[in-house]
Amino acid sequence: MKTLTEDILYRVIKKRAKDSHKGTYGRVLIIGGTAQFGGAVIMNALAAVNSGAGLVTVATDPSNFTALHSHLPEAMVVDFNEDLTEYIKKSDVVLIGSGLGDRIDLVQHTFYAILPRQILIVDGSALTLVAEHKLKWPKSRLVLTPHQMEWQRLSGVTINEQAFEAFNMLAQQRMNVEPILVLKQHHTQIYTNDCAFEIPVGGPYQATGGMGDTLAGMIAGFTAQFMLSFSEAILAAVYAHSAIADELAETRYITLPTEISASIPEFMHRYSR
Ligand SMILES: NC(=O)C1=CN([C@@H]2O[C@H](COP(=O)(O)OP(=O)(O)OC[C@H]3O[C@@H](n4cnc5c(N)ncnc54)[C@H](OP(=O)(O)O)[C@@H]3O)[C@@H](O)[C@H]2O)[C@@H](O)CC1
Ligand SMILES: Nc1ncnc2c1ncn2[C@@H]1O[C@H](COP(=O)(O)OP(=O)(O)O)[C@@H](O)[C@H]1O
Ligand SMILES: [Mg+2]
Repeated sequence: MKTLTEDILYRVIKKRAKDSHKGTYGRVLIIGGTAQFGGAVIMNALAAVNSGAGLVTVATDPSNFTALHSHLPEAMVVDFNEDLTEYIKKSDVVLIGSGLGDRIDLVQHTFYAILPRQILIVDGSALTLVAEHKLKWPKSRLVLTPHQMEWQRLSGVTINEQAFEAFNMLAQQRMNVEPILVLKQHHTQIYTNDCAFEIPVGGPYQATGGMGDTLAGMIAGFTAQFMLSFSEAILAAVYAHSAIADELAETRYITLPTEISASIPEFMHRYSR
């Protein structure tokens, strides 16, 4: 297990080219947020937009539209009960699952419509639904962001066994496509195709609902714009998420997900060369 350092941020976060435009920084589609869990997609979207994604669209329950727009007029919306095929096709990155409830139909359709060149991030309820329904993974560039119980449901590796790197690696390799696995916990681990990393940053002030939704949105934003290295963009997003929390925790008892998102632009500015 390699310990990541802040060097990953200098490697990944680049100064923006003068002649670039919003299309340069990627199109992200977020699918999630039932009427009960609208906050989850709002937090996804806040993180993706603040990380610098060029264009962000949220496919969600219509009852969430007004709340989303009052937090984030930068995001576009679409009713997730419509046919999303065209929206999926137009995206560089699709993030599905945060607050998705029991909408297995949306997971199935997304897995069917996604193309191999596209990035698919699977989070939250979508991971639980895949485990329950034993769905096959699509052949896209796949990122899974489970917490430890979600990973136990998916892989059969119990939370106690997850302390052993080899068990997680074996389970990851047994999937028909080898996803990049972000195994969230205190000092989150990331399993790429050939290596395992651990972040040395982050703490219990992050133990608040929505913290993982924010991380998933940051991974979407980073992978949408820093296309040169897919796995390094993920490593940088995971590192930045907890490093920002550490900085905020110097003056706060807890670090709110929305405060982390608000701090992303200033944090990234410091590392852009
Ligand atoms: N504002 C919103 O809209 C919000 C919407 N949300 C959305 O809700 C959906 C459900 O997500 P979920 O994570 O809350 O529920 P679930 O998948 O049942 O897991 C919880 C079970 O696992 C156990 N557990 C063991 N280890 C664990 C660990 N390391 N980390 C976490 N849990 C651990 C845990 O044990 P316990 O806490 O009881 O000890 C419990 O038994 C999802 O789509 C998410 O995006 C949330 O983001 C909140 C804000
Ligand atoms: N004690 C802790 N130390 C460091 N990070 C933590 C701690 N507790 C939670 N986190 C982080 O908070 C996030 C929780 O994710 P998740 O459980 O999916 O939240 P949610 O679904 O409510 O958004 C993960 O990034 C995890 O690493
Ligand atoms: Mg979660």
